[in-house]
Amino acid sequence: MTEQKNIRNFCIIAHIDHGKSTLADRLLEYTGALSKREMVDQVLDTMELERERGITIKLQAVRLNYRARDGREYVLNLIDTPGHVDFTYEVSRSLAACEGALLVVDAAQGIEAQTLANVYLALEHNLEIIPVINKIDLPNAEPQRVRREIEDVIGLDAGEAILASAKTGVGTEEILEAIVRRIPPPRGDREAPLKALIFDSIFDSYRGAIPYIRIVEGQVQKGDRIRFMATGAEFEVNEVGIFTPAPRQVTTLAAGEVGFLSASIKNVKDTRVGDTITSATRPAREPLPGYRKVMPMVYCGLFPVDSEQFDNLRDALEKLQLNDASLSFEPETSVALGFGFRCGFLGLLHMEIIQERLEREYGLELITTAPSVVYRVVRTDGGVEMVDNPTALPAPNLIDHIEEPYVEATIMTPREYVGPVMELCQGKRGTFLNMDYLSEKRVALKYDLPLAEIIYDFFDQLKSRTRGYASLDYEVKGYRPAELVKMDILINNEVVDALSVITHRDQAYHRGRALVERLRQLIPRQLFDVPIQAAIGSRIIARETIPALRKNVLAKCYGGDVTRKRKLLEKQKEGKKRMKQVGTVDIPQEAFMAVLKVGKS
Ligand SMILES: Nc1nc2c(ncn2[C@@H]2O[C@H](COP(=O)(O)OP(=O)(O)OP(=O)(O)O)[C@@H](O)[C@H]2O)c(=O)[nH]1
Repeated sequence: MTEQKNIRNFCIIAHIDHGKSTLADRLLEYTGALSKREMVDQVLDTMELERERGITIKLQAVRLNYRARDGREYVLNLIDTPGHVDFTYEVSRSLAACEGALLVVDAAQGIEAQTLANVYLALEHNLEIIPVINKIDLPNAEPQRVRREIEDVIGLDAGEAILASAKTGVGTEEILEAIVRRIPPPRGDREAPLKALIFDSIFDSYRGAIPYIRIVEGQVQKGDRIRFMATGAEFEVNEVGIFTPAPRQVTTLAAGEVGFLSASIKNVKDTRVGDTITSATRPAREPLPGYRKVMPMVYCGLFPVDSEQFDNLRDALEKLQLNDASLSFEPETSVALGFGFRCGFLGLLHMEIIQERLEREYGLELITTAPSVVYRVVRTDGGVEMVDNPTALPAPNLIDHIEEPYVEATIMTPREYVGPVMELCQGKRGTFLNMDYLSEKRVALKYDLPLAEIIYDFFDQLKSRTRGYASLDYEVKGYRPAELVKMDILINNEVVDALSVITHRDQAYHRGRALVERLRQLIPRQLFDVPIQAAIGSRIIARETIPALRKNVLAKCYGGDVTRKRKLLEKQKEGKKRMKQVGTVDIPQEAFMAVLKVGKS
């Protein structure tokens, strides 16, 4: 047990790519948590995919031992936070486990929307914030401008901002000293009944679900009987430990400390982020504040290309869910695609990550249907249904009205792109709220926007309109009624259920038109004419025809050239791989996602 006055718990807030992982590496290296030889680049991002995409998905914690200039030994717990808008709730829980935060801002880029959102979260939790201006080694670094931005935008005193380069190691010691001097030690009664905050959990095939915890009050050790306050589940503790960063067993974790426990917990759903663990024999009266069950915001269908892989897909989803309680799925049957799963995600990025992991780690070939938000459908009989799948929408005569989720979006952009950004938001049914000048160069725009428009192609459009210089953050604000209709796609006169979408009535025509055009390009020619139609109810709003195939691919090869023939056939097979036969027509994977790519006006 470490005395509380010698403990500092902190996290790092940074926009993607501003250098959070690199800085964490420097801190680990400096404090000797890992020898240089042992150090894999960016140890905090463990999953292969995270490393490849350069983003942090899972939060983790590591304990650093630091002898400060005052001669005392300190224990510094660094709690990692994910840096993406999909994971805001997880960020807020990891912040709740800390007393302070390093705010890392890229000296060449300045504050971004996500940084700001996380700083506000940190301020809500009363964290001491230490601004660090990183990448000062870059030739285009403008530390003075960024310093002013921190003062003007966040209202923090940036006079003491630390100038650093996580690349060269400049400023590392100064950062460690600031953590010790400026972040207050944890305070919590070690004799009180146990209250431990779960800020993350992982699944270990031998030890079961392992919650990562910050002890807020009391203590916990091996043999204790514990209770999860949200679920009521009880377990006996087998092991408590810390991360060095490798897990190491300790006898006790007491108020102020950060670590993990294992208790043969079979199901990660018992270790929900934000829940409070207490003692079953001497329980706390109330849980820690802020627990919330995270709800998926975006749904899509996942279907195996080869229907034999259905069981493998279910196994893979079950395995992934062990480590990711926010992933939800249930079996779905599509007339067009057969048996698959309707899966729920926190956001688009979360969705992409899961899809990629299923394909890469489990070798599955999937057809993914267009993502959908969750609509609130009020029926004429007064009943309310939450609908996450266009095919599950009740018949029009049963619907009184449909409501859709809205978000408040903050977009930060260089001033010269304000026009195009506003145009984009307007085109996406946005309502302008306000505009703030962050500095002479940059502004923050606030809009109310339908979430459905954000998951459509908003990110891509924002990026292309601002040459990648704008950043976006959003928060769901609730539901609003809108003129929404279901648009079906008919291929060869059959409705392909997996291509149905819910869209705003005003956009239906435009989207239907663009979608059938795109499908015409994507679906290969068949031996007969294939009509493609978009329809609302029985009304056809757009139509294209794919003319019948006339040429034989092999016709081009003369007689004896077998290798060339085989190559050609193989190439064809390759192309077929991601096809799904729907009725009599082969439809490629891209067609099912095409609906996302046609919003470009
Ligand atoms: N020149 C320079 N490059 C840096 C510095 N710090 C980080 N980088 C580079 O910036 C890029 C992003 O750094 P990361 O540490 O991966 O960024 P991050 O904030 O952890 O990103 P996420 O994990 O996605 O949140 C990498 O290519 C780093 O090598 C620095 O001080 N100077």
